[in-house]
Amino acid sequence: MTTRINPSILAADFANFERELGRIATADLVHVDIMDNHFVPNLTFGLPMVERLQQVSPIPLDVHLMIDDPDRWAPGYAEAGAASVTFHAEAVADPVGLARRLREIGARAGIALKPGTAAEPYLELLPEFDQVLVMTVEPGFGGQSFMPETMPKLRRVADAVRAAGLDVWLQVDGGVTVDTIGIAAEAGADTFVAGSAVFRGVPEEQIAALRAAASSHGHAHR
Ligand SMILES: O=C(CO)[C@@H](O)[C@H](O)COP(=O)(O)O
Repeated sequence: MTTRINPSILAADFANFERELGRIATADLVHVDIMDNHFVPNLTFGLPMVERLQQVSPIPLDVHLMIDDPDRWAPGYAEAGAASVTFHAEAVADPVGLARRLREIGARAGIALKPGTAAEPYLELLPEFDQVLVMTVEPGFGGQSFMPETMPKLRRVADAVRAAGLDVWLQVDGGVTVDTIGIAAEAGADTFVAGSAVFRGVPEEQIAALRAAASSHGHAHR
């Protein structure tokens, strides 16, 4: 199983993003949280910032849209060169239509599920996506505690991906630390977003520790 560690720059120093990106160059992708203060009660930044991050980042961008109306905004992030653009299932009427637009532009298409959102309506749509993000906290803020009650859902998505023989990355986001990453890896996750756990310490060391902890617990079947 391939393990991907995607640090979330929500936990980075907002006054020094270029320097912060340099500190996480050993990670796989940088997770970029876009919050609009409507879909979630917090506000970060938008497309102009992501266009600049794309220009200076040593690793690809993994954009997570926590916004209303992703139909309007998501294609712009793909056009800016983000490797992946993930929108929330709860915010769209036609997830397949938006995923196809993102793929046409050249981005990997991702769908995110809040902790209370069931996976079942989306399992038959899995071939339309490159990644599924199972939120392990309520979206909106860093530094929250991992919700182990989301693991049965992650397992059901992992089982469906395996049964269909798909190459869909399974991402978890929220409260991921060296103590919790193994729980998610065992349930089938292969892509781990971590904000506080990476930036509170020495990022390169934290990334290596997370990678080792995930790999030692990885799902045997994937
Ligand atoms: O999307 C979000 C929060 O909504 C995350 O990406 C957080 O940034 C994760 O932060 P930690 O829980 O790892 O501190």
